[in-house]
Amino acid sequence: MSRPIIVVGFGGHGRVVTAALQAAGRKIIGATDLRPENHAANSFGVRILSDEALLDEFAPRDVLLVSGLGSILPVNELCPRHRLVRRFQEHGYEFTGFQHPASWVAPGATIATTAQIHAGAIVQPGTVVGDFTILNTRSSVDHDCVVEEYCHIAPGVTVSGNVVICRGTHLGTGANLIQGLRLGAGCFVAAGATVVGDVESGAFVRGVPARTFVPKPQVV
Ligand SMILES: CC(=O)SCCNC(=O)CCNC(=O)[C@H](O)C(C)(C)COP(=O)(O)OP(=O)(O)OC[C@H]1O[C@@H](n2cnc3c(N)ncnc32)[C@H](O)[C@@H]1OP(=O)(O)O
Repeated sequence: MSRPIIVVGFGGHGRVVTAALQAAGRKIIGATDLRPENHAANSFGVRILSDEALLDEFAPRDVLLVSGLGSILPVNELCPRHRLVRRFQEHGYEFTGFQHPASWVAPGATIATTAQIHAGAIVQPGTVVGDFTILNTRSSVDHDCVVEEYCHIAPGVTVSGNVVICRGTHLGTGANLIQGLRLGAGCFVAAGATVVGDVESGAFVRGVPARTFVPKPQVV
C-alpha cells in the first residue's frame, strides 16, 4: 500500500496540490506551513504542522512528501522550491507527484514520478515531463516535447509539438509557444507572451511576438 502523504507548503499552490491529491483519492495526513496556526481549521480536513514537526514526528519510511511550492524567482537552484526539496531529501524523505483525475496524459507520454499534472492539463503522445515539473491548471503540452525538471508551466499555457524546455524554466500564465522551439535552462516567459523563436538559457522574454527584457530585481 502506498504511504500516506504530507504536502510541504500550504500556500496557494499547496492548497491546489492538496485538492488534486484528494481528488485522486490519495491519503493526506498533513501539510506544512510556516504559520500552522493560521490554518488550524481548513476546508481540507488535514492537520497543518511546521516543517520541524514533520521532521520530529514522521520517519522518512512512513510518509511520502509532495511539494506544495510553485515558482518563485530566481528560477534556479536558489529558488525556495529547490531548497525545500533538497532539505527534505537530505533527511532521507522521498517525494512523489500526481496526475489530477481531470487531466489527460496520452499513451506514449512519460511523466516523472514527482511531476505534478493539474486539473485540465493535457500531455500528448511522445512528450516527456521531468521531475518536480508542474503542469498547472489547464495547460497543454503537445506531442513529442521535452519539459525538463523543475519547470513551471503556469495556468493556460499552450506548448505546441516538438518543443524542448530545459530545466527550471517558467512559462507564465497563458503563454503560447509555436512548434519546434528550444528554451534553455532557467528562462522566464511572461504571462501572455507568444514565443516564436528559441530562447537562450536565463533569458526573460515577454510580448507578442516575445522579445527579451530586463526584469525588475524581484518580479514574482
Ligand atoms: C496559479 C498561479 O497563480 S501560478 C502563477 C503564474 N503567474 C505568472 O506566470 C505571472 C508571471 N509574471 C508576469 O508575467 C509579469 O507580468 C512580469 C513578471 C513579466 C512583469 O511584472 P512586473 O515587472 O511587476 O511588471 P510591471 O507591472 O512593473 O510592468 C513593467 C512593464 O512591463 C510591461 N509588462 C508587464 N507584464 C507584462 C507582460 N506579461 N507582457 C508584456 N508586457 C508586460 C508593463 O506594461 C510595463 O510596461 P511599461 O514600462 O512600458 O509601462
